Amino acid sequence: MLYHIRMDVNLPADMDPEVRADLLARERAYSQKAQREGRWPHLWRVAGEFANVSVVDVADHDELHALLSGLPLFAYMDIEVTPLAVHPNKIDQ
Ligand SMILES: O=C(O)C[C@H]1C=CC(=O)O1
Repeated sequence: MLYHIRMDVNLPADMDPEVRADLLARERAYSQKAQREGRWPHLWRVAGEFANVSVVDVADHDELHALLSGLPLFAYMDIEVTPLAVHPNKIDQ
């Protein structure tokens, strides 16, 4: 099942730089593992923002919640989820 996700990252300006660097490194590793597993086929930076738009491919809502809530940056993100369905006019279905 496909979901469009928008993630807006809000890290505290006064966050310890070492804590920030560790968080970002763990986030990178976590999301790249999900990408390599085929569960995160699209990850795009929103130009000019500390935000991304993604498409994730998971079995159900529970797996989606597990994927998103497992993100090291989860506590510092506003996340908007939009479930996606097949469009009747899409070619090559
Ligand atoms: O930088 C971001 O957009 C936040 C986070 C979400 C996935 C990832 O690799 O980083």
